[in-house]
Amino acid sequence: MPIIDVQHLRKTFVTSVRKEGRLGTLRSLIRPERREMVAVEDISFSIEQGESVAYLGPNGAGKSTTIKMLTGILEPSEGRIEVAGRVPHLNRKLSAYQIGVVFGQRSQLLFDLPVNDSYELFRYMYSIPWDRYRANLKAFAEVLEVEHLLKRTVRTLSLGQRMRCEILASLLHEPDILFLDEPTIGLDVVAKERIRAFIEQINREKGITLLLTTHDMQDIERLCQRTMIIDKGQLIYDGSLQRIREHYATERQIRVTYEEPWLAEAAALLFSDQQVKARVEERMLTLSYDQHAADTSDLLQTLITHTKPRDLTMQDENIDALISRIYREGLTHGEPPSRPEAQLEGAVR
Ligand SMILES: Nc1ncnc2c1ncn2[C@@H]1O[C@H](COP(=O)(O)OP(=O)(O)OP(=O)(O)O)[C@@H](O)[C@H]1O
Repeated sequence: MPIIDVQHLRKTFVTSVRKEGRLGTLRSLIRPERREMVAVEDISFSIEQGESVAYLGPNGAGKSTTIKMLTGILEPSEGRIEVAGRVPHLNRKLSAYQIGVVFGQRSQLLFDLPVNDSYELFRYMYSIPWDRYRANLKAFAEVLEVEHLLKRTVRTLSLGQRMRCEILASLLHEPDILFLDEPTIGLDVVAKERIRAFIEQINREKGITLLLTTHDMQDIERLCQRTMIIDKGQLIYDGSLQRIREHYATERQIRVTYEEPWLAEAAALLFSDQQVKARVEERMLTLSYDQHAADTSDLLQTLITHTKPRDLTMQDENIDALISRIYREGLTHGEPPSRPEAQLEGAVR
């Protein structure tokens, strides 16, 4: 049975539209014009216990709204949500026992108090027995390397230190599900890596289900077997990142190094009348092409038969570029994976 089950979820917000000019402002005050705004439109998915899922989408796509509904902060306008067997907004308190939440841009720790004080408050709020509280605090503080920070006032911590303390706070009550909203935002590479390693560990060792929103593709490559992409409130993809690469990465580059620059120049001439862009820099020839328009094995055959490469590497469109192209253009290129697998392994639209 899935630990998260979402069926035909919809959320609309009613906003008042302010007219331009002084007269307009006055009219808006007297008779405000209301407009319905669809933030989430008919989304369905289910997540099994222990899965690690990325929830991606451009700004304003509806990610936070979905997470707020999953955590019971917002009530859906339509549709059904079950998280760990409960409807979150109807059982907000009980649901909270099974859910941990980390917001990269908001703190759940009290800024003017020592870290430990916030943890004790959580102990009280979640009625965590003292022995479990002490054991969890000790174990997580050790792995996250925050033991020396527990007596420090939260506002004196660096962002990386605070994020490690935030993650610890979200785990003290041993939740089954962890919602992470941009957990590595603003962190340096070392701090990001530390946090990723820890999140990966709790998912693997404790079987905690992860739902992660991020704009950082490395978070996903490292942590998530499954990626869901939402755009304009609709789920447009549900499957692996690898599958996105296989189906939608169209641009590929072959980089060939030669002993001498003139050999690279000569090799470039072989591709002058094909669907391939050849660029020479010093001893390196770079061939860029659309994989649907030119055949990689033909190009390699030509290179190896007619030239003497010293070294050769191949690179597909980088995942950041690919995802931002999907945000801009949608999933338009290539055949989407078939519907029967869609829930776990393919596109949904
Ligand atoms: N309380 C609200 N009232 C009115 N509109 C809202 C409210 N909350 C969100 N929205 C609108 O709903 C849409 C989805 O917002 P949401 O915050 O879910 O996007 P997001 O995918 O999390 O974006 P980001 O990556 O920028 O955080 C946006 O157009 C937003 O302006």
